[in-house]
Amino acid sequence: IVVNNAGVNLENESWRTTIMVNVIGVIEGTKLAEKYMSKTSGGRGGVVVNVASTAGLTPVFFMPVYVASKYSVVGFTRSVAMNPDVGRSGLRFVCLCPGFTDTSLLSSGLKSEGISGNKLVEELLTSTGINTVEFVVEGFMQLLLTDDNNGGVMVVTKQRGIRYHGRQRKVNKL
Ligand SMILES: NC(=O)C1=CN([C@@H]2O[C@H](COP(=O)(O)OP(=O)(O)OC[C@H]3O[C@@H](n4cnc5c(N)ncnc54)[C@H](O)[C@@H]3O)[C@@H](O)[C@H]2O)C=CC1
Ligand SMILES: CCCCC/C=C\C=C\C(=O)C/C=C\C/C=C\CCCC(=O)O
Repeated sequence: IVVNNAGVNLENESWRTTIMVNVIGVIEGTKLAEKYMSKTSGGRGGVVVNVASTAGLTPVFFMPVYVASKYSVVGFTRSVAMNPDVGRSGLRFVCLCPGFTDTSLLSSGLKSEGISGNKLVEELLTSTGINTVEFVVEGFMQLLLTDDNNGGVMVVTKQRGIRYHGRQRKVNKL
């Protein structure tokens, strides 16, 4: 199992770092997993979970760079999963898209300039709610333990629960 989870949200102070960590980090991690885990190169197969966000599925006005990075993660993961060779590799590639979640990323973001005290941001948070980490772990475990979900994008939000995004297309089953 490889989980590409590391992520930052440095929208103004260092937006290039956001792209480096959130996009390049996930691509590097995925490529390493393919290299060492694929049955076609002596590995045992397995699962790669790339952590995106609901911000990878819908625009958010106050963090466009972060949104761009998470759309990239979703598009990248789904595309890798569609590779016709994936069946032989014994690998599956899936994406986890949590909504706002109670971690240090959120608490530090809430204190940042332009966000703290912004009425529109407060309204968004009130309407979406905030996940507990435990709830996101439930979604993560479902994603991990389901065998035939290659290319699956799992959304976990306080408001709408745990569900796959879009129509679950079965591509390149193991
Ligand atoms: N907290 C939230 O509201 C949401 C978070 N996410 C995503 O979940 C993932 C985990 O984030 P959280 O646990 O919320 O944040 P966090 O800030 O608590 O954890 C992020 C982790 O990434 C690590 N990290 C950052 N840059 C790194 C680098 N260059 N190399 C290695 N590790 C690095 C940090 O050390 C930290 O342990 C991220 O990809 C984030 O974008 C997705 C949706 C909502
Ligand atoms: C409001 C806090 C600002 C700082 C944000 C910090 C971290 C955010 C991480 C995310 O990945 C954001 C999560 C969700 C995106 C927000 C809105 C999308 C709305 C989707 C929906 O309707 O549920």
